[in-house]
Amino acid sequence: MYLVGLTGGIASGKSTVASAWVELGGIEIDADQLAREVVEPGTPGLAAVKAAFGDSVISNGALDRSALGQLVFANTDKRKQLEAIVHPLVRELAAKKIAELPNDSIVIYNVPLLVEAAVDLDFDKVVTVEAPSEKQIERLVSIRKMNREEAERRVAAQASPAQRANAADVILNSNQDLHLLLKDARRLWQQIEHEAAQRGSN
Ligand SMILES: CC(C)(COP(=O)(O)OP(=O)(O)OC[C@H]1O[C@@H](n2cnc3c(N)ncnc32)[C@H](O)[C@@H]1O)[C@@H](O)C(=O)NCCC(=O)NCCS
Ligand SMILES: Nc1ncnc2c1ncn2[C@@H]1O[C@H](COP(=O)(O)OP(=O)(O)OP(=O)(O)O)[C@@H](O)[C@H]1O
Repeated sequence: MYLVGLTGGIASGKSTVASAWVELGGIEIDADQLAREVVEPGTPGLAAVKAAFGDSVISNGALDRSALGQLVFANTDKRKQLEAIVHPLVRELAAKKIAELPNDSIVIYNVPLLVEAAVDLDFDKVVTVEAPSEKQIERLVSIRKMNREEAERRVAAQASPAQRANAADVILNSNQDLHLLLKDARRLWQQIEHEAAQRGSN
């Protein structure tokens, strides 16, 4: 197995890059998706979140993500408290899902908080997708319809581009047209495939 860690700030373009790589044969595991699975109705994860944050973050037996987001992105202690519940569950589920994949796969672990959550999987390559924070905020406001203040808080809750660059082998520039980002991503995929094939033949 060849394991790529794919990170980047919020709305930097990670999922766009991951989708392009899936079209080229990669298998994606999305940490945001896992973070949803571990707090689905009836899970121990949801029970722990309810015990920590109370009924105001539960609606009809499910997590009220918007209410919890308002709480945790306005208060660092609360965010850390949530992460202490969710991150170990995500870590465990990610390891399990990766272990279940065929050995000849090229796996893309799309993990926004690779640096913040000190994700220590045995990556063959770590890639970060980077755009200036102003662009991230613009995309969150215009495409995701987030209010500006909330968008700024999310960006501020994350590691800096320098910290991510420090953890990465490759930086993909998302401060350029989408088609140029995709062109760079496809070129990088060729290199990844080449490295995976070389390793497979050793
Ligand atoms: C607070 C929650 C309920 C808000 O849900 P919401 O549906 O609005 O956002 P969603 O989960 O789709 O996340 C969107 C983006 O927000 C950013 N983000 C999410 N959690 C965090 C965090 N703890 N710190 C910094 N950025 C975060 C990431 O860039 C992510 O891609 C949710 O984000 C959550 O449970 N966060 C804690 C778990 C976590 O750290 N997830 C990130 C990947 S493991
Ligand atoms: N280089 C770019 N130029 C213009 N728009 C872009 C670029 N990269 C991404 N986008 C757009 O920005 C939005 C966010 O991109 P995407 O969902 O890929 O980001 P993400 O990093 O996966 O976000 P999140 O952390 O929230 O999961 C999408 O609508 C996407 O089409």
